[in-house]
Amino acid sequence: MLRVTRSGVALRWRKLRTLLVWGQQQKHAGFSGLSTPPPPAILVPHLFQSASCWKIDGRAVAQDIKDVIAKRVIQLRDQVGAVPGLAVVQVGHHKASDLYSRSKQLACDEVGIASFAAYLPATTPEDEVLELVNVLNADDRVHGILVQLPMPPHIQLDRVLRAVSLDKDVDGLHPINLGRLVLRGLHPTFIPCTPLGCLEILRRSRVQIENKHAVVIGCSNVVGLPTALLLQRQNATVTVIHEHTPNPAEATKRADIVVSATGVAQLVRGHWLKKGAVVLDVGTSAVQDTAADGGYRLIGDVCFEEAEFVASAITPVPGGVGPVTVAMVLSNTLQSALRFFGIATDTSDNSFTTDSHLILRCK
Ligand SMILES: NC(=O)C1=CN([C@@H]2O[C@H](COP(=O)(O)OP(=O)(O)OC[C@H]3O[C@@H](n4cnc5c(N)ncnc54)[C@H](OP(=O)(O)O)[C@@H]3O)[C@@H](O)[C@H]2O)C=CC1
Ligand SMILES: Nc1nc(=O)c2c([nH]1)NC[C@@H]1CN(c3ccc(C(=O)N[C@@H](CCC(=O)O)C(=O)O)cc3)C=[N+]21
Repeated sequence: MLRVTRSGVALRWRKLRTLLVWGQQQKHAGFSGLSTPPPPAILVPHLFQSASCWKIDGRAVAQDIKDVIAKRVIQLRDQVGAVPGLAVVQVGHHKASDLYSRSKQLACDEVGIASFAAYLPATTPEDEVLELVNVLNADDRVHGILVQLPMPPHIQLDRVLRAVSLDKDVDGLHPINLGRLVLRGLHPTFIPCTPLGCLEILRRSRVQIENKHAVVIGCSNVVGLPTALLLQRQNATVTVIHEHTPNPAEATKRADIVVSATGVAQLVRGHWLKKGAVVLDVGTSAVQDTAADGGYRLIGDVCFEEAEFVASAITPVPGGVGPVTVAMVLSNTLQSALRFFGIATDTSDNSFTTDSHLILRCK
């Protein structure tokens, strides 16, 4: 039977319509409105010294974005008497999904976006997942629906992703949205959040993408593939590497920008990288560590201790791409709500969030 959890209490899902649980609205006070000053331009050879590898602070980037979103949420509430709503559907347990769900819940509370989470058992029949998605599609309080991946194998991914209303597809994984990303000259309603976050980090870090060689390691629907497409739309020359690529280091060694999203801990070694490369580490693996809180710690795809002597800039794990991904979910949800209330009908209104939305429209 489907169950949704609210404050740790399991509830039968038939009551769902009346039981949507909305996160506490945060009291907003004291926003600085200040942005982190942009770091110096990189990819300039004289700035490359092994000792000066710049550890990109994803939490600070995310905070800047969240501050802007929080203000816009207050404005929206004053304008229309409602706030944006994000619903997360997770079927079964998966460490990365659990982390993501928790981060999103906290971030929604922080910016005043209403949040709803449905954690369903791994055995939930596909029809019941589809029914839940339809309930959320019809609920005017929900402006964004995010179905967590991976799904258990008995569920046909295509059917679930297609069930999400295009207007609420804040994860950008509906085949029509992903298709629009693939097709030149077309524009998705939403772009997947991690790739969008990677672009936002590069843009805020003043990393030149055009005419550069980027290597993306991993080609999943959620991260690798859309990231490669976005970088290509920004006129990078992109190589995609996967599990069956022979000698991946040969490709990465030539890359100005490396994005790794495999979930293989410490796959990317220092000698894989070109001197001065910019490295975005998306991979997040939980490894046992009895000394750490909860008995585990998170590590990335990149061997940080080696890479920092070669790269000019690198995102750490945790504290790099992850928090920016979450900020992008909030940004897409706000954008969806603004459209719903007729305030922003397309991405030309990006004043509340990031330039990436606008830049990506240009190509
Ligand atoms: N920080 C963040 O914001 C996010 C982090 N993640 C994390 O990123 C990682 C990847 O996630 P996701 O894309 O969903 O994972 P998937 O398992 O869906 O995809 C992994 C990809 O990596 C490739 N791969 C696996 N092993 C190797 C290898 N040895 N060499 C080269 N490529 C390899 C696979 O290749 P093939 O296609 O041949 O199988 C596949 O394309 C995970 O750790 C996840 O937790 C995910 C989303 C957001
Ligand atoms: N449809 C779908 N879209 C996704 O984008 C998606 C998904 N399914 N399934 C799971 C993976 C994983 N993922 C993470 C995003 C942020 C953090 C994150 O915020 N990480 C923090 C650490 C969080 C903590 O410490 O609790 C950090 O790196 O600093 C983690 C994991 C998105 N994913």
